Amino acid sequence: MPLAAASAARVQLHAARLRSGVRSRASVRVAAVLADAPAPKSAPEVKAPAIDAKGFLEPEMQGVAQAIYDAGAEYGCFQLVNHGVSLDLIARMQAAQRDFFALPLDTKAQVKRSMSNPNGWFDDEYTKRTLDLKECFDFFNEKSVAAADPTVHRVIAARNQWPAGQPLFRDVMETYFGEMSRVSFKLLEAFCSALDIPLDSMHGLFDETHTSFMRLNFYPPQRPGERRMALNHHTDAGFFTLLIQDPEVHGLQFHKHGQWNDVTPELDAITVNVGDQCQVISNDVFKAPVHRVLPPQSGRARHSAPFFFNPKPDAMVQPHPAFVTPDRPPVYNAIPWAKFRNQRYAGDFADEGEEVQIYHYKR
Ligand SMILES: O=C(O)CCC(=O)C(=O)O
Ligand SMILES: [Fe+2]
Repeated sequence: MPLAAASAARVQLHAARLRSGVRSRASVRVAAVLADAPAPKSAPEVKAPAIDAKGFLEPEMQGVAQAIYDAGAEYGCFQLVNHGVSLDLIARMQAAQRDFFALPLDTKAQVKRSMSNPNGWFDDEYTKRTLDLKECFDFFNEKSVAAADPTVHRVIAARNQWPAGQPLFRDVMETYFGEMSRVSFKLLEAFCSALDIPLDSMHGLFDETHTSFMRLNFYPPQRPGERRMALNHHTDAGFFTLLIQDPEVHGLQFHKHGQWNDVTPELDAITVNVGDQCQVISNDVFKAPVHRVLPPQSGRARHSAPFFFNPKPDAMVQPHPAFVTPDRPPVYNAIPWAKFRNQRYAGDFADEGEEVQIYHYKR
């Protein structure tokens, strides 16, 4: 199909999707009251579609864009292969991650995060008002610091904390972070291409000062009698999440069709899921999936590495005009991203009541 015709067809599909009416918002509401039931021995599997990014090269990019749009709207999730990130780099990142968590506790504690700095190591995170059973290490895009006003953007104006004497760890993590940023901007391009909107219509939200951060997760094996979740149910706060899962020890589950479903990693794939801000921009056409992680039951620890692709510090996130029609007015008021992120972060430390959610911004 010639490019102009393909783009017209995509726009028609998008218009049909908008006309098909406001989709159920039940999943987010349900999530707010979901109890994290004890881990079942087995759960059905959700088949997040595998999408071959074909290296994000034209002319195939048009088809890739459509596949990403469809998967984002139907599942809120897909498994991206042929993404162009070196498999050797991913393996080195995973090895460095394992070595880091194997360090003595007091070495890790030297870079412990605090209320004022979200970067570094921690083992005391609350998700949805419940303590998770995990250790993490977070670092972020320091280019956003210069664009942040520390009085308003408290959490995103802090610095990364790297463990002393581990130059290779920092080196591989920064290289990997650069690759995740590159792929995220490609995904953003694909998102715009599927809607036939110019990429620069997103520039008020994303540029090189994006506040993305990377999280290394370590989930210890479940101990007898332990009933806590490794990571309690939640949606991711940002735009897209690019996740590398442990290929051997599984545990990620998505809530779909009224039940929990396993999301088994595809070989060499990046699991991508829609975040809250993408749901807002798409005026609820894309849905941020509710997910959680079960504690490893095989006696082995699990590792995972999500990269959260987030807007720039001063972004005001609201439904994009491409998703708004007279029949489908904006579902959300504008969300000041930095304030939302600050509030979400405050809830990581303790059960301080309900965490801020996008439905608090519903019109
Ligand atoms: O460990 C995983 O597979 C998912 C992690 C996750 O959802 C998160 O850190 O937000
Ligand atoms: Fe998550």
